[in-house]
This record gives sequence, structure tokens and C-alpha cells, in this order.
Amino acid sequence: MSPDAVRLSAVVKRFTDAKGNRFSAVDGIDLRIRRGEILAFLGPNGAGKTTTIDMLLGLTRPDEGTVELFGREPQQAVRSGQVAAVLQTGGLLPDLTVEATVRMLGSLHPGSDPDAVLVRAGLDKLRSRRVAECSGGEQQRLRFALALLSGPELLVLDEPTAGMDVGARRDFWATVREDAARGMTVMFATHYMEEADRFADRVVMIDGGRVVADGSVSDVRSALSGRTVSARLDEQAAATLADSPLVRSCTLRGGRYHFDTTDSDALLRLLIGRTAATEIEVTPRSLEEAFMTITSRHSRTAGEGTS
Ligand SMILES: Nc1ncnc2c1ncn2[C@@H]1O[C@H](COP(=O)(O)OP(=O)(O)OP(=O)(O)O)[C@@H](O)[C@H]1O
Repeated sequence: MSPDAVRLSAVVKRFTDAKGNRFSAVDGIDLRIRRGEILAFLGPNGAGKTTTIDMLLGLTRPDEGTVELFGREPQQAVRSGQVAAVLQTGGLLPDLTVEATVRMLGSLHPGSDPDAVLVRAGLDKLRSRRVAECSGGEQQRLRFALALLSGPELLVLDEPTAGMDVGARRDFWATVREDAARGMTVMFATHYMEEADRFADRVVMIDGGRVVADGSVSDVRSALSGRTVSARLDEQAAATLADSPLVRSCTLRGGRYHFDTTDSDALLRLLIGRTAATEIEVTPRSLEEAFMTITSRHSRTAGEGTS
């Protein structure tokens, strides 16, 4: 059997914070990514996504644990062109044109096809544009093109669509999907739940440097099973329901109470049987809601009550 594309085993990375205290930014992550998977790496700010990606690419070493890409040391795999990355920042030369940039980097990869890469990254019409005149999203696409030059088997993307509008984001993911269909493994860090939902086969959520959920988008949803029941009703009735063991949390938004529940049928019976609730709605929880619950960072709407 060929080795997995990525294998992180009990990986720990510690830093020193501003007060001089050591803390684990990555706190024992185990992660295997099979060849050909598209994996979304989700987590709130400071969860440890970039630190994990830096270790994965051999840019920094773990304090504990091991990292292997295709059964090799990360730096070996990166140097051979088997692995490429689009990071949040990355040097582009502002005075070069898009085409010159791709050709220049292409010359470092014998056998690469800069023209094909320009087309694949959606940059064909921007060939003569100077990098300095490209939008943030266009510059990200250029970084993507550069990452494709070596014909990588694993592409690691750290928030690749930051700065892109909705259309550019859709085009970008269409291109990535095409590449993945040819067998490329893709791991991307994102804050956009919708991107994970639409483009990933698998979602790994991290928080506080640990994996808090791992599965397909639907697995993660059902592992965090539950629905949101919302209705208009009076405050006292809402408070009574919020105390019920059926209810995980209750939020007042836009004049409606939203109950996060493990048993929407039972809660509906209570709402209809025991209260004067109106305009009742039941909705599946979004990945974002699941994520918020998992990381215990449920947002509370300012000025409105929560219990
Ligand atoms: N070189 C460093 N020195 C000290 N602390 C660091 C260093 N790099 C990262 N950290 C801290 O480690 C934690 C994890 O950071 P990391 O950048 O990996 O998170 P992230 O999930 O990528 O966040 P974001 O979504 O904001 O990019 C944060 O608390 C961050 O402040």
C-alpha cells in the first residue's frame, strides 16, 4: 500500500507568549490524509491551523511527534516538488507581469508547462498585467499557479480565497476540484464554513491546538446532531423551555427565540402543547452552528438575551 499523503502523529508545537509563558499552539494532533482527499482544516483564529501547516511543510519542526508526507520528511517532499503550497503571504515581485512571474518560476521546474498553468489558474487573460496591479484575489490565483508548476501530488492552501469575491472564489474552487479529480490531494485551511461544506470531502476542526471533530461534512453535522427550533413566544415560556434538558442553548435574535435542541420532535410537542408560540420553524443546524458549539464560542447577539 502506498503511504498516506500526510501523516501527523502526536504533533506538539510550543511557543512563548507575550508574558513569557510557554504554551502549546498545537497540542497533540494526529492526522492522516489519504491520497486524493480534499480536506478542509477549520478552526477559529489562533486555533493552530497555520502552525500545523508550517510543520507539515517543513517550515518549522514539531517539539514532539512526527510529520511525514508520502512517507518522507516534509522538506524532502517539498524540495522534490511533490508538495506545493499557497500561503497567506508570500513574495511576489510587484514589477513583473503575471506571465513573466510564472515563466521565471517555471524555469526552476524542468518539464513544467507555464502556459497550461496560466490557463488552469484562470490567469490567461491577465498575462500582461503587472503583479502590482493585480487585486488581492488575482495575486492569490497567481500564487496558486506557481504552486501548480511542479505538478504537485499534495497542495496545501492556507486560506487561499482570502480577498476574493464570491465569483472569484467559485472559479478558484472549480479549478482546484478539476485538479483534485486528477488525483491531487488538497488540504485547505479556511474560515468559510460554506467552502468546507461545498468543496471538501472531509472536515477536520481544530481548536486550542487539538482536533475537536473529524469526518465528512455530513458526519460532523450528525455527530453534532441536533436542530434549531425557533419561534415567537413570551419571555417566561422561553425561559422555562430553555431549562429543559432537551435544550442545549437558547438565543433571542430578531425577536425570535432559537432553541438548539437534541430532540426537535419533543421540543415541538412542548412548544405547541404548553406555550402560545407562533411562527414555529425547525431547521437543521448549519456546519457553522455545529462548529460554534464544538468550540464553545457560541456568539451571543449584543443587546439581546441568551440563556
Ligand atoms: N512564532 C510564534 N510565537 C509565539 N506565538 C505564536 C507564534 N506563532 C503562532 N503563535 C500563537 O500560536 C497560536 C496558534 O496560531 P496559528 O497562527 O497557528 O493559528 P491559526 O489557527 O492559523 O489562526 P488564524 O486563523 O488567525 O490564522 C496563536 O495563539 C498564535 O498567537
